[in-house]
Amino acid sequence: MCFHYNSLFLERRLVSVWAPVLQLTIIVSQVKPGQITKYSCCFFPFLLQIWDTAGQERFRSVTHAYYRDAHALLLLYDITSKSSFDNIRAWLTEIHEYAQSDVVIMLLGNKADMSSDRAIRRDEGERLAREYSVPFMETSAKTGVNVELAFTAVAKELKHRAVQHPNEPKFQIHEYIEAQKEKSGCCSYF
Ligand SMILES: Nc1nc2c(ncn2[C@@H]2O[C@H](COP(=O)(O)OP(=O)(O)OP(=O)(O)O)[C@@H](O)[C@H]2O)c(=O)[nH]1
Repeated sequence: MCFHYNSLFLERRLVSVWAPVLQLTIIVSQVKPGQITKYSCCFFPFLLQIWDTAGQERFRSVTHAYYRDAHALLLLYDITSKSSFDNIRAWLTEIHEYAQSDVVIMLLGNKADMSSDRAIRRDEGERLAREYSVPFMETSAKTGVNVELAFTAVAKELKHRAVQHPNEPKFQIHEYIEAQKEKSGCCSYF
């Protein structure tokens, strides 16, 4: 189960990438209008349920219930908005209190296509991620840069946890992301 809060980002991943390739049926239900959307999509042998919650502080009390049992959380901030970046610390504190202790967390700086309006440098995102020992990358829901990678990395981590064989080396999500970024030459997109 994943969670994050950028509708465009999520829909791009689900509708443009997974649905045609994996022939998924995506069930979208608006749990609370304007606040939480639930997407369910089946691909054997996993059921991935993704909850897209509102990021604003005023909805935070409502969202605990949705991420308490989540296996992974994708936290997005907007690289053009300092307040959205500052909000991430509050989310990380909340998550520490309410989420499962082994939850997979990923920090994403979205709107990387808007670097001329950038308010948060990439290294500030990297530093925050290091502080909390979580993987980090910049994404663009508009151009699609790193959207695929963010979801794939989390899905792989969850899959390895679920079906890890004793002799298999542990999946290293940080290493996987760095290797994939290098392969795709990600940063030249920005
Ligand atoms: N240029 C650009 N615009 C984006 C990107 N992601 C989202 N947007 C725009 O930002 C606005 C907000 O997008 P949403 O997907 O509704 O954001 P949200 O975070 O789900 O909003 P909440 O309802 O607060 O959770 C829309 O106008 C999107 O088109 C991006 O990567 N690049």
